[in-house]
This record gives sequence, structure tokens and C-alpha cells, in this order.
Amino acid sequence: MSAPDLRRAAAARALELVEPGMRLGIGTGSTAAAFIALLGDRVRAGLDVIGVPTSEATRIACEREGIRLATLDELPELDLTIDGADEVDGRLRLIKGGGAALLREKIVAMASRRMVVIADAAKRVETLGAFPLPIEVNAFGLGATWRAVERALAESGCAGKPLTRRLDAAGEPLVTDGGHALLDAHLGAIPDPEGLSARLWAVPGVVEHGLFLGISDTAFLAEASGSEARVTVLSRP
Ligand SMILES: O=C(CO)[C@H](O)[C@H](O)COP(=O)(O)O
Repeated sequence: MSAPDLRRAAAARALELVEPGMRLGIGTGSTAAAFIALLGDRVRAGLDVIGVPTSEATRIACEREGIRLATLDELPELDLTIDGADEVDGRLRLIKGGGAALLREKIVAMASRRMVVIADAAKRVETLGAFPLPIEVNAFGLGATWRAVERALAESGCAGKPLTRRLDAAGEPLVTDGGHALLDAHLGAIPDPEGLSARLWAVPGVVEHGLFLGISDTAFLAEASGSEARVTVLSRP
């Protein structure tokens, strides 16, 4: 069972939630791409839905599949967002932003009545933080913001952990779809995600961070079971 097979199995399970006429938030990343491909098949077979993409990459992928799109200005309330995640804990708290789309992903998820995560079961963790936490920051005053973020991390029990600036494929500083810089905090473990979230939001140059807390209520996690993919449903207690 390959990783693409697992992504497709999780995406197929989420597709069962999609009903005609729904306004969908459409996530970013390789698992979201599997969902977009399956949704495209359904749209070509006559399903009428409209989507709001969470990144330029997703917008292009949806257009290629013939999925009708709108902006969040045109559709400020959505029925359902389907998106991937980099880590999922037992309380459905997430780390997202591995694909640099965390800001739009969070705005779209928060505008949705429901956010459902699709992922390989390997993303399920006991404690968030092994995946570097993405922190989107305004490029103005980056040095000062950097130091303030380090202080916020230290106050949250994550002292002395390295912070790096995300680079793009060409090795240049990455610029997000929103025109911002992206930092990655290599924490190993986040003992208090809610406390860290509050402290990061208190830093003026922080635009958003990749902790999604209390946003998603369901995750479809796919793992191999013999030659089949088994999808486990994780629900927020
Ligand atoms: O948050 C994201 C993009 O910003 C993605 O959803 C996350 O990185 C998971 O990606 P993938 O499905 O490729 O593992």
C-alpha cells in the first residue's frame, strides 16, 4: 500500500460527506490534491458544488479539474472544509502549514461550519511538536519579530529551540501567498499548545501560526491493513 493509496483512501472517505449544492473549503497539500482529483471526477459526473481554495496551488488544481470556484469575499460562509494536516493529536488539535498555506487554510476553516482532516495515520501523534511549527510573519522588522517569537517560545516551555526561516525550492526565502515570511520552530514537543498559541498571537509581527486548536471535529486517518487501506475516524471528544 503506497502513500498515494492511503491519501486517496482518506480523501475518498471525506468525499462521502460532500452533498450537492455544498460550499466547500478546499485544502492544500498532497492529501488535499487527492481529494481535488476525486472531487473533479464527481463534478464531471454532474455534482454541483462550489469551492473556495486555500492557496494558489489549490486554485490552479481545482481549475484544472473543472471545479467551480469562488472567493471567500463572495462566499463568506462555507459548509465544509476538507484539508490535510502535518500532525493530529487525540483532541483533534493540529499542526498545519507544511505547505506554507496555513493563513488561508485557517481563515477558510474558521469560515466553515465544519472542518474535516484527511491524512495518513502516521500523522497521528500523542504530543504535537515533532513537526516544526510554521509561524507566518510580516517581513517588516523580521529581526525584532524573530526575537519576540523566541521569547514567546521560551515562556511556553520551549526554550533554546531553533527557529529557521523557510526557503523555497530555489533556496530563496519563501514568500507565502499572502506576501509574508515563514519561520519554522523546531520544538520536538509542545507541552501547552493553547498557551503557545496565545503567546504567539501577542507578538505584533506574527500574522498566524500553524496550531489549529478547536477547529476540526473529525479526522479520517488512513493506514494499511494487509493489502487494503483502512480508514479510522477520529472525533473530537
Ligand atoms: O497544512 C498544509 C499546507 O499548508 C497541508 O495540509 C499539510 O502540510 C499536509 O500536507 P500533505 O497532505 O501533503 O502531507
